[in-house]
Amino acid sequence: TIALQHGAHGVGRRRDAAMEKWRAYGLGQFVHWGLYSIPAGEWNGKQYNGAAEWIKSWKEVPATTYDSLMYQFNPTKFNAESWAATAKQMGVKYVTITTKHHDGFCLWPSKYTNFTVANSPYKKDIIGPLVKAYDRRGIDVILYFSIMDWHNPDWRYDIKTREDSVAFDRFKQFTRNQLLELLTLYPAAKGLWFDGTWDKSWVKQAAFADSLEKEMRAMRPGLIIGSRFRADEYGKRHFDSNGNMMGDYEQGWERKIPEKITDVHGNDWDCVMTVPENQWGYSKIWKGHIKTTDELLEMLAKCVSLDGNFVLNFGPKPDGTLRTEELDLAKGIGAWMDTNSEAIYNGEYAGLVKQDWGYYVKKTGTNKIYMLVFNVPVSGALNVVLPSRTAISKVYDLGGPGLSYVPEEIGTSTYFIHLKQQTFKRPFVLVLETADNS
Ligand SMILES: C#C[C@@H]1N[C@@H](C)[C@@H](O)[C@H]1O
Repeated sequence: TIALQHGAHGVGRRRDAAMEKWRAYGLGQFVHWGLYSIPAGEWNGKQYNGAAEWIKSWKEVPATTYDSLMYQFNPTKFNAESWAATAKQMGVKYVTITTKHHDGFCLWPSKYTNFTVANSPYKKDIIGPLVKAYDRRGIDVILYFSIMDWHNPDWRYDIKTREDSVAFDRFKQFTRNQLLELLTLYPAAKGLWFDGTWDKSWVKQAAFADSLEKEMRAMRPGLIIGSRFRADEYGKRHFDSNGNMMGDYEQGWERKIPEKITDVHGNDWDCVMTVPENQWGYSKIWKGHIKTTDELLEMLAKCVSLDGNFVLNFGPKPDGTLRTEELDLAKGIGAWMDTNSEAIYNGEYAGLVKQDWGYYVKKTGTNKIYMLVFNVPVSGALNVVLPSRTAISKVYDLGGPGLSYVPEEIGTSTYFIHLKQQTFKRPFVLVLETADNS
């Protein structure tokens, strides 16, 4: 290992109560909302090919014209309670909400810039009511914050000149001021989800970012910050120059899911996922494949089976309502969670041989194992291979009252569970209780 001044603050998983709670969430919601929701991926009648929340970066969009969207931001139908109620019914345990995306528009009345809701026709704070509505339903709130800020004239993509350095120093103070302001205004927030930290200008700020992280953690003990916030003094991000993870969980799984347990290196992580291929902010037209409830449930199961959390994105409309497709998915996921959420909450990697029929999840701190079944074999027999000297003591269906199975032992600690019905409309969960028969 090499001596690092600004590398990872610790090695291995945090074991404090705040992080144990984060580890147990299983299912989360992302919310991307802001001025970009107004054009919704379209400008002067032309479709922007990128993600809707990046439309300001399109050469067709003059920055000042985009920024004047502030005077159109007036979500008269916004109701924080109804968003939180939808999330509650869906079964999410945490929500990550955009306070400021790359465009620089703040959904809270920041005193460090005029580019906020306070100067929009809406006038009122958005973040405060959302934090309150989610928190009182027992859904923890994480605040998304983009370091990159296209509105602030002191933002730089790299530091090449003295002038750049002077401007970026002002930008660093502005960033620190806004972050301390967010933590002060919204003390109920459990963490910060940083984005827009890949450009050289920020990557070069190892010392500043390290001291800011320490300052924020001191201000809010238990605060959860992911691996995307800062780089070490050699510019290494997510994992420092010694291969140790920066922050409390890995934030590299954006629109992708690890394949196997070795991909996550024993760390905590969450996967943030869009419903269409790549749209976070509201987009009028969803191009390409739109994920179904069953696809999203399988992503959720896969993430939890590999020690992670699955966070599904919602892009609310400019009037403050949620789009129908997202409401339908929330209902479908919620209906499945009503029956099966015990296989998702407090779940972890079970350490068993992966089978084609689906995913194992182990209930943290117990020997209870869940089989989340997505692919029923034509034989109707689910293969289970346990560690040697471990036997199945009981198998029952989480959804079917009194539906239990007597497994057929076909070899040492190897079983077939013969399903009693051939057709299944939805994924289902079997509970496997094991006993040590050494
Ligand atoms: C790239 C990029 C950003 N990271 C995702 C979480 C969205 O915020 C997207 O705009």
